[in-house]
Amino acid sequence: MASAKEAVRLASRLCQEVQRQLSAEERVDKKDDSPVTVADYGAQVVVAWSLQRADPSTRLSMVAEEDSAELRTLAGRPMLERITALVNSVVSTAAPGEVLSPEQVLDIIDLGASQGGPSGRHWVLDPIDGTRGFVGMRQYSVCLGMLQDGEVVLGVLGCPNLPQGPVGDDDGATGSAQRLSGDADVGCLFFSERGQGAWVEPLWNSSGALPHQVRVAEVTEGAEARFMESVESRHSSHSINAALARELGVVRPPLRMDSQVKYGLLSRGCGTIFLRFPPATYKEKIWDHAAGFVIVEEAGGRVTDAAGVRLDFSKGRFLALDRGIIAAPPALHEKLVAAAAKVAPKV
Ligand SMILES: Nc1ncnc2c1ncn2[C@@H]1O[C@H](COP(=O)(O)OS(=O)(=O)O)[C@@H](OP(=O)(O)O)[C@H]1O
Ligand SMILES: [Mg+2]
Ligand SMILES: [Mg+2]
Ligand SMILES: [Mg+2]
Repeated sequence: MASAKEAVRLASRLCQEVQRQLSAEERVDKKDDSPVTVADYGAQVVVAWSLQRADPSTRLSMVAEEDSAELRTLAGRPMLERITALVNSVVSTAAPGEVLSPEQVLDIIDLGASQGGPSGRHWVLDPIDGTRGFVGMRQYSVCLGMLQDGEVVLGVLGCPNLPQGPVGDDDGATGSAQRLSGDADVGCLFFSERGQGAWVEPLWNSSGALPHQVRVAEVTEGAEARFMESVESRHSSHSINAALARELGVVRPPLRMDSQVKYGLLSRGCGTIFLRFPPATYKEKIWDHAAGFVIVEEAGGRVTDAAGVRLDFSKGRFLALDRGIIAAPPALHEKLVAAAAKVAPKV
């Protein structure tokens, strides 16, 4: 856990640095999203490097989102150089004097090519979840999980732009620009080890603030609930979510947030329900859910598909699931699964 938290902190630092530059560059060219890709790759390298360094005797097995194919082409060379410089600026803070070459960077990225599966230990990494949020100066997260024999046994979620205090209805897609990391009360690190509860502490822990345990909201009625969903309806159908919410008598507007930040908010009872119904053709990846899954379960919540079946991370890089994902405290979860059978039946 200590290694995982350190790795996520280092990668979050890299992302924060790129997002700051992005806000300056944005005024020059809003459409240029290459810094994002730089940060996605860079964060993946930093996490893998940091974990491998913490345990040099074992070759890391990691299921991660990015691969090096593009960067190995001639056209990818300038970007590779940028990533290498960025990574080294972070590596030098953790290991003074150590410098990675572009070739080493490529090889470290490819440590993420593991297939995972039902046996052994595999790290699961989404270096930046919510890339659109990252570019849009909204929410994003660095998401690291660990599988042991097909079960998620550890999860760490770095949320650089997430306020440590309550999040209001307008702090989602629209209202977050003023709350970027840099403020002392912005930036959260959620973490959980199976059987040990779920915890949160400041991401930039210079104050030495102690972690505190989190629990999902003790809400049993839809009327008291607030649900969360993706910013983009093409990622998760807003209309199915709205129909489900209506069934439960939810009256508050949805909180639209990018990335696994939603699982973090659920675990600390700030949001009550997380719904995700992607297009039928979309295959969910394990790195988009592993860390959030264990954190929410350890906070007392349930995370299942639309049929109420617990997510299964043992099948490789993808999740096989029925229709969508429903995450909520147990009493509400049961009602949501029943509602899903009615308003979003299996076709
Ligand atoms: N077509 C489609 N359908 C469903 N889901 C998709 C789709 N495309 C992408 N993704 C995945 O969504 C991840 C971003 O999380 P969110 O959906 O919460 O983000 S957002 O609010 O919509 O911006 C995003 O994660 P990152 O790629 O890590 O940003 C994707 O894994
Ligand atoms: Mg993702
Ligand atoms: Mg990603
Ligand atoms: Mg992506």
